[in-house]
Amino acid sequence: MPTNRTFTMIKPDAAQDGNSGSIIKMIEEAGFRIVALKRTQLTVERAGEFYAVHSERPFYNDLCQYMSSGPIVPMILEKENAVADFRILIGATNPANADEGTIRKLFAKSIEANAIHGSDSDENAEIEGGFFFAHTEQF
Ligand SMILES: Nc1ncnc2c1ncn2[C@@H]1O[C@@H]2COP(=O)(O)O[C@H]2[C@H]1O
Repeated sequence: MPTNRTFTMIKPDAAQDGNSGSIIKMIEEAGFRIVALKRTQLTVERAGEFYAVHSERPFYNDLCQYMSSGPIVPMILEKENAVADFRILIGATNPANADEGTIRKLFAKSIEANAIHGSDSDENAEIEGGFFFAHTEQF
């Protein structure tokens, strides 16, 4: 498997509850190298840009309000088979369906406040990472 990158962000529910450290520890113990990391907060407009692909979905406005309601911790991660392996580590979007031991099973509160995001393709990982970080190809 080639080494590649994925993008993630710890969402406001988990970042506000003091779970960032535990989640980052799980990510590192699963073999991901942290290429870039920061703590920041989105405006509702910036959240709308990030989730533009969902703009026609009924949950879009609530999602943008929620994602701008508190701090987030975006990260770029590197590992063999990063996108697919990371989605296994975080578990299903709806924590009710997430496997035992996954980040969402442990920390998510609901399908909206689901603790963490993980890119769904190499292409989106590149786009989403670029939304928060510049010049990471140097890292
Ligand atoms: N049916 C839904 N109701 C509310 N939020 C949703 C629903 N489906 C997806 N989402 C949210 O939309 C987000 C899109 O990015 P994520 O996959 O990180 O996490 C998803 C959920 O937080």
